[in-house]
Amino acid sequence: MLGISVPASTSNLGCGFDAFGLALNLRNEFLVEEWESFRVYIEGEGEHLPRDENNLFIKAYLKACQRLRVEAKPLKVVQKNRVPTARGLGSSATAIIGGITACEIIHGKSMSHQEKLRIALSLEPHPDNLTPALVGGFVISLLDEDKVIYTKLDFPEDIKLVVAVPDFELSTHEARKVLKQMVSLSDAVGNVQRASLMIASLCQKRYELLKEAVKDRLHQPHRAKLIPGFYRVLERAYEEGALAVFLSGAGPSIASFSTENFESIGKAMVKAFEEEGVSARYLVLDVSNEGTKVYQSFDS
Ligand SMILES: Nc1ncnc2c1ncn2[C@@H]1O[C@H](COP(=O)(O)OP(=O)(O)O)[C@@H](O)[C@H]1O
Ligand SMILES: N[C@@H](CCOP(=O)(O)O)C(=O)O
Repeated sequence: MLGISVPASTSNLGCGFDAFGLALNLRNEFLVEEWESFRVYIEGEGEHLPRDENNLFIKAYLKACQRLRVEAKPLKVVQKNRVPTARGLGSSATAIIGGITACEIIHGKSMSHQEKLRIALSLEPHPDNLTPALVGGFVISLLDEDKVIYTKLDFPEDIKLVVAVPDFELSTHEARKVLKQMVSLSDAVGNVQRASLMIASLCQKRYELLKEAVKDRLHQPHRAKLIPGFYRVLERAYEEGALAVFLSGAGPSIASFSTENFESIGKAMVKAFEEEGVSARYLVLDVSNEGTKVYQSFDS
């Protein structure tokens, strides 16, 4: 079978709403072969996901076939899902980029990153998860009409991400509904200043600036009410020595940057969630510089 490996991502990083994204070394694998009808088998995360054409991977595959004007060949897809679904870790981006890549390979049609992103954006209208899922690494993206302008920056190798993943789903769609369509000039300026500071602190390894840089006024204050214990989790992670703590994507996971104390930070974050009656687990992850990879798989 054809194997497609797509990384999870954490986006926004607090102050970089809809712009910053980091690919992580946690990957969904999609094994694909031509079949008589569409069939999806799921292993690992996302037991509840659709097994037919309503599965987002298949929707993205069909969308790409339509855009390329090729007749879609039905597929058997085995999803080996490691990325928790609807938790702010870009699982939907893995399915979208995976499905588009399947179309490219199965039909022997090569597409540029820009073409793939344009198709992907019709299914998820913000580029900050899609770009790192495709190209890997630390990516800053913006949308200009339907074109994604992006660049990849080196991410410091000594920073790991400790991510607390609570046991409930929050769809990005729902978490965007609580955002304000109009924001004040001071809030907008506050985020521009801090996003710039975050890039500078990472590039210059001025890690003492990250705690201030990560603060955000555009999305976290509104989303916090959807996540029991949000501020408690932040506080506990800082007490254990985290450099910066922020909502991962649209949540409900909470991620932190740190160079040490990974296990104690993770345990403290989980305990803080549990004190609010929410069970949770934690993951210690690195940034993955590799985006989507295609390989020959002998599994099925
Ligand atoms: N591995 C997957 N395969 C197919 N569809 C998926 C997969 N992961 C997520 N999805 C779809 O994406 C939805 C979650 O997307 P979203 O709310 O953006 O959260 P996330 O932060 O996980 O990307 C799921 O409810 C499901 O419809
Ligand atoms: N910038 C988006 C990112 C959503 O990421 P996800 O991993 O939660 O899908 C947002 O904040 O809405």
